[in-house]
Amino acid sequence: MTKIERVETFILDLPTIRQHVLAMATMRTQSVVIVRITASDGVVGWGEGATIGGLSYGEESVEGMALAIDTYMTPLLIGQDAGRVGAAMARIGAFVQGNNTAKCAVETALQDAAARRLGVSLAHLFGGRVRDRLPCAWTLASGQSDLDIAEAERLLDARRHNIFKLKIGKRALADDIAHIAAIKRALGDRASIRVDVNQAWSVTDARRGLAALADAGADLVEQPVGRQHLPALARLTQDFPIAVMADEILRGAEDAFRVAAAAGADVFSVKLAQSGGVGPAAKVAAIAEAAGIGIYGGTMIETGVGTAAAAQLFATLPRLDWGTELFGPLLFTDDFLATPLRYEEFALVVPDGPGIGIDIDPDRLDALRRDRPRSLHASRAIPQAANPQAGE
Ligand SMILES: O=C(O)C[C@H]1C=CC(=O)O1
Ligand SMILES: [Mn+2]
Repeated sequence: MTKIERVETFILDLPTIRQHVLAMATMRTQSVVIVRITASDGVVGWGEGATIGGLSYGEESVEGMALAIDTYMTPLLIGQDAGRVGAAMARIGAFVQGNNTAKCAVETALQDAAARRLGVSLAHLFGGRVRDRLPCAWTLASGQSDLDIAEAERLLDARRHNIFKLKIGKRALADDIAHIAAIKRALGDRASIRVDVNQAWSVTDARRGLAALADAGADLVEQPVGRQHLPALARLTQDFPIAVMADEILRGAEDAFRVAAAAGADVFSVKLAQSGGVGPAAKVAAIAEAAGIGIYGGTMIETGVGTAAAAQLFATLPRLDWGTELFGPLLFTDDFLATPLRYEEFALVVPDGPGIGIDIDPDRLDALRRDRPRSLHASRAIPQAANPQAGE
């Protein structure tokens, strides 16, 4: 039997190319946990756990994920059969509640190693690709309409993105609507405009907001109200012509079933991090498909590791009506893949090769590690948790 021998976690801090303004946080750095699992045959698998804005997006932080993995999951994994990913994750599930993003990082690394051992892609293990390219949205979130329009024009000209997601919910409703209308007016039919409220609106705001968004020409609104308000989400889905997408409310298959049974959304944002890994995300997608709910390949703004893993799964989904937003690596000033992921013709090219399809440059990974001596970081690493201005 090939055994799991070693599980390592690395917290990385990656500066972003510009500030990324969301309802609940302003990102200038993205922090992630990278997991490396080594098996007794020497095969190595990689996984990633990412969240946004420290603890402001969800209940897991990168520091907490590293602790959960090192202290609670690793002892359950060492010595287990490296080829039995489902059994290893069931063992973790029996002793660790929640912590889906930490579980995602571990599960992805196990899946990657299992596929590499067989010399096949992860997509192959999930039934094989139905497409080689994934339509890829970009998020406009500079905080200013004129800068967002200029950025969108550049990306359209470069044929890199023609789907734009706008982050709103931080400003007054009327200001947000004016911002969206200005961007839609400038871009017209050349782009699909979608918005993400990240749970910021009250139900009353949402009723006014959805009507105005539909008038402004937006195609979709993501998680307009809090994740605890399923009945409200369902009413919004039924009452307004704009598509409503579920995001934060979905933490795995049980939530997906609950939302589908309540007709609570038109579209699911399928995320590996929120679901708990590649296998659990595939179940969320299967529930959407069975319920006639549209599918969108979501991100937690991951590096090339999490992005490649998601690309492998999304490439296998027969219906991917709303495309993906796997732009994560493009928002960072640095990456640590030996060969960067390719974006062309408004799409991410699904990487070839075994496992998740990428190779790591160990020196560049080391240079981004939070636990490197400060002098090696120069001035760039500002951990979210130590940056009190992050939420302003
Ligand atoms: O969907 C989210 O809420 C998280 C994320 C995905 C893209 C982006 O800009 O933020
Ligand atoms: Mn979202």
